[in-house]
Amino acid sequence: MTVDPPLVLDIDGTLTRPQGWGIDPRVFDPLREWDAPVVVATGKAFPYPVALCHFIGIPELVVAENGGVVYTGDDVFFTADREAARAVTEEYRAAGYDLGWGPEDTVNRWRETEIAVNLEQPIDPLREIAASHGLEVIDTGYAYHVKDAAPNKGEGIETIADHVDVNLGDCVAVGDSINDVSTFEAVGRSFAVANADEAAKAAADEVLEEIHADGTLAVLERVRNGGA
Ligand SMILES: O=C(O)COP(=O)(O)O
Ligand SMILES: [Mg+2]
Repeated sequence: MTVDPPLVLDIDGTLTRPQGWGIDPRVFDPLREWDAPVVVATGKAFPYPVALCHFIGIPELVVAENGGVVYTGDDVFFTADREAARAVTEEYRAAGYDLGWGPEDTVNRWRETEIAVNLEQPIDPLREIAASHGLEVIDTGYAYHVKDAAPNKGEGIETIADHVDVNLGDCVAVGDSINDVSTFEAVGRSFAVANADEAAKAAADEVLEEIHADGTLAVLERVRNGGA
C-alpha cells in the first residue's frame, strides 16, 4: 500500500497564483483530498493559516509567525516574546517611520510574537533598531519580519510532527523564501518554487521550473501516492 507523504507548505509565494498574490484555487481540492497530514508553515499571523486550513477543509496544523506560534490541533505554543518586537516598532515609529499597513493594521493586529513591516518602509533604520534589541529582520519578499532569531518554522514543524506522530524524514516541503530554509533542513525532501529567493533555492533539494502554485501543484502530482 502506498500513501501520500505528509506535506509542509508555505503560503505566500508557494500557494499563490502565478501573478504573485492570492491563494490559487487549484490547490484546494488536492490538499483537501491529501491522504496524510498537511502542515501550513507561514510568516503570517496565527488566524491566517488557521482560516486557510478551515476553508480548505483540512485539520489545523499550523506554524505561524515564522515559528513564533505553533498549533498542533490540540495545543498552542508561543515560542517568542512579542514585547521585544513591540519595543522595536515603537522606536521605529518614534523615529518618524510607519509599519505601512494603515491605521487598523490587520497584518499585525493578531500577532503574538513578531511584527511585520511593509516592504515599502525603510529597512536600514529597522535593522539597526532591531539589532539594538537583539532581534533580526528577515525579508520574505512579502514583508519584513522583526523577530527573535531563535524560533523558526523548522522547530515548529518538529513540534507538530511529534504530536501527530509523523516522521519528518517522510515529509515533503515546498517554499519560496529565507523563512523556509529551516523547514527545508527539517524535512526529508524539499522543493523551492522557481520564484524562490536565493536562500531558499540554495537550501532546497530541488528547484522547480514552475512558479508559485504551479510549482506546488507539480510537486503534489509527483509525490502523491508514493510517486517519486
Ligand atoms: O508573511 C510573510 O511575509 C510570508 O508568508 P509565508 O511565510 O506564508 O510566505
Ligand atoms: Mg513564502
